[in-house]
Amino acid sequence: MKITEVRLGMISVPLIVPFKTALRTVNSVEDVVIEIHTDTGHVGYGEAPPTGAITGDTTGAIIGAINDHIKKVLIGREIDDFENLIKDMNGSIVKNTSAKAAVDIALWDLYGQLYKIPVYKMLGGSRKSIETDITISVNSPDEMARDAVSAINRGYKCLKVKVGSNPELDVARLAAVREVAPDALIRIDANQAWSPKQAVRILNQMQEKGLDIEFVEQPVKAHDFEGLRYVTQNSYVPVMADESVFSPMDALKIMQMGAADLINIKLMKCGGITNALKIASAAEVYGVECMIGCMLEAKISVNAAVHFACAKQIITKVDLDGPVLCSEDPIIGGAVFNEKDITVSDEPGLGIKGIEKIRYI
Ligand SMILES: C[C@H](N)C(=O)N[C@@H](CCC(=O)O)C(=O)O
Ligand SMILES: [Mg+2]
Repeated sequence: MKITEVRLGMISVPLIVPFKTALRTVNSVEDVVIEIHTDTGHVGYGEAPPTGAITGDTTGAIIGAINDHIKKVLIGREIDDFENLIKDMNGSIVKNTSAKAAVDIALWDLYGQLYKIPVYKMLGGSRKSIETDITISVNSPDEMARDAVSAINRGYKCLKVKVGSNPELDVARLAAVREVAPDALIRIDANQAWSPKQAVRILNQMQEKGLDIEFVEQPVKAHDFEGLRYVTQNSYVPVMADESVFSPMDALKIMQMGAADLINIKLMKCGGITNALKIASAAEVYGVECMIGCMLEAKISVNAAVHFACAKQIITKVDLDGPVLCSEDPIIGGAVFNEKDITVSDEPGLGIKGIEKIRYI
């Protein structure tokens, strides 16, 4: 199975409601998709969202990285030469983790198709279904309480509550959500908005009020590993590193420093399934549980994250709500998303059959 062509396109999917975090507000998913074609007629699919506020990757940067750097190391290559292919792809340009993730996902898809086995089974997995949380965007306490009620009515048992814009409102936000969702598992995500001391004060106030937070994601700036450790050591609430962990190297450093209790692995931060496996292995060694997360992504790349999560028991928490936040699903095949319940596909590779409404570029 030899690579003959790399085609790029765009998909545009409106969200059900605007997605708001301390870093950005988004109304629709606008992602770059990649199709890697082969001489056997098999196609591998990948996807990358332009999450400039987090990864630094814009639409133009993703397209440019693939067209100007990555494509030339792919054309004419055998999929069976998998390790070299991935190595050369990663060596063709530095950074650009979103573009690399899209390509890595499409290559894993083809590798699974070559051997006629689903990717999660190639990775040794036997878990077939996982349960995701759902994000409650940061808004006024009343609006967040309304969104929490709607999520509970749709069957979600775990809420990921965004905080951090106007931090003085954060305790009231959590109190409003907890009041309407007394039995829900509640995790919060500050998306880097707090200073270390502010984080400890707010988190401890939340615990003292009995708001019962499972963990807090990325309370302080991504680069501030010392600040993250300060929060981890001084707060009652467990701390998860998200934007601080892009690479296996970042994950190792965070774990060696004891800077966080938990790690959020996202394919778009680390460059795909290959590096996600390295982070998971390091976390297994350190006994640090991980969450599988996503950006605002549609089903192609989130489906790849599902395969990875189904294969790794160190992934004990799931935040793969990208597809259920979308008002429609233009992706044919792949995992089935039924609100919180996600079931992996047993088709070879990643099981994607095609994309509706793709705009080729
Ligand atoms: C979508 C997911 N639940 C989530 O919150 N992901 C990110 C932010 C994604 C984005 O801004 O596109 C996170 O910070 O965990
Ligand atoms: Mg986060």
